[in-house]
Amino acid sequence: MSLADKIFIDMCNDILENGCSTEGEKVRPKWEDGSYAYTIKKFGVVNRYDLSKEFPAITLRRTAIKSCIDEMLWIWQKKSNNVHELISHIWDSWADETGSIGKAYGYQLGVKHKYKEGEMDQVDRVIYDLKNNPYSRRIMTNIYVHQDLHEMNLYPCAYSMTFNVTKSKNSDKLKLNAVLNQRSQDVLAANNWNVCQYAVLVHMLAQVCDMEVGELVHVIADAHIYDRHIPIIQELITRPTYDAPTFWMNPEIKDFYQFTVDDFRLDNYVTGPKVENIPVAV
Ligand SMILES: Nc1nc(=O)c2c([nH]1)NC[C@@H]1CN(c3ccc(C(=O)N[C@@H](CCC(=O)O)C(=O)O)cc3)CN21
Ligand SMILES: O=c1ccn([C@H]2C[C@H](O)[C@@H](COP(=O)(O)O)O2)c(=O)[nH]1
Repeated sequence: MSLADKIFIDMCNDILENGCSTEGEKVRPKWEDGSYAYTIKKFGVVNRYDLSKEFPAITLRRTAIKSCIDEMLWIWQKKSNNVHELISHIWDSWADETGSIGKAYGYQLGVKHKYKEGEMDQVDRVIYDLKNNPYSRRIMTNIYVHQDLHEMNLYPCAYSMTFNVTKSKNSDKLKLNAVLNQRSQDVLAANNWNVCQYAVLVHMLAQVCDMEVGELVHVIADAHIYDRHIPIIQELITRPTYDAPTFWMNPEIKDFYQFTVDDFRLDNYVTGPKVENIPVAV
C-alpha cells in the first residue's frame, strides 16, 4: 500500500462515517440531467505527504499522471486560461465559445505585479525568492482574486501555495516544503489528481532551485464525496493496493520553463482498474 493509498482510504472512511450531508440544502452544482449534486463532506481535512519518501500516487486506481501534469503546466508554466492549450477535455464544460475559462487559474499566475525588485508574476516571484531569499516566510501564491471573480467561470479550488524551506541535519541541500490550500475538493474526481500535480510542482521547483523535496501539506476546507460517487468510492477503497511507483523527472532540466510532459514518468505504477466514466458535477 502506498502512503497515499492509506491517506486516501482513511479520508474517505472518515467522510463516509462522520461527514455531514448537504441533501435537500441549497447547493450550486448540478448533474448532467439537471438534478442537484449533493455531497457528504468533512470540514478541515489536512493530509501530509513526505515527498522525500515516496511519490504520493494512489494505486487503488490509476491517476492519469500525464493529463494531470499537463494541466498543472498549463496553469503554472504556460499561465494559460484557454482549454485549447490543454491535452485533456476536463475543463471543456467551464469554457466559453473561445475556449477561455475567464480570469481563473493560469490567467492569475501570469499577471505581473510591481515589487521592490521589479515587475514579476507570482511564479517568477516564487522562483526569485527561493533562489535569493530561501528563508523568507513570504513565499506564496494566491489566485483567489476577489476583484476578478465575476470574470471566472469556476472559482479557483486549489487557490494558494505557501513554500517553506528547511534544512535537514544530514544534508547540505535545502529542503523545499509546501502547503497547498484548497477551499473545495471533489475527492473522487480530483483528490489524487491535485495531490500528484502539486507534488510534481514541488519536485520541479526544488530541482531548478537546487534543493531537495520535503513535505507537501494539503489543507482542504470542504472535502466532499458527491452522492453519485458514494458507491464508486465504497468499491474503490476495498480494492487491493500496491507499492508506490517511482517518480522520474529529467535531471537535465534546470529552467522551470523548459519542462514538458515528456520529462516526467511514473515507473512500476501497478494499479487497480480504471473507473470508467466518472460523472462530474458542473
Ligand atoms: N465537480 C467537479 N470536480 C472536479 O474535480 C473539477 C470540477 N468540477 N471542475 C473543474 C475541474 C475539472 N477537474 C477534473 C474533471 C474531470 C476529471 C476526470 O474525469 N478524470 C478522469 C481521467 C481523465 C483523463 O484521463 O484525462 C479520472 O478517471 O479521474 C478530473 C479532473 C477538476 N475539477
Ligand atoms: O482542481 C480542482 C478543481 C475543482 N475541484 C472541484 C471541487 C468542487 O467539487 C468543484 C467546484 O465547485 P465549487 O462549488 O466552486 O466548490 O470542483 C477540485 O476538486 N479540484
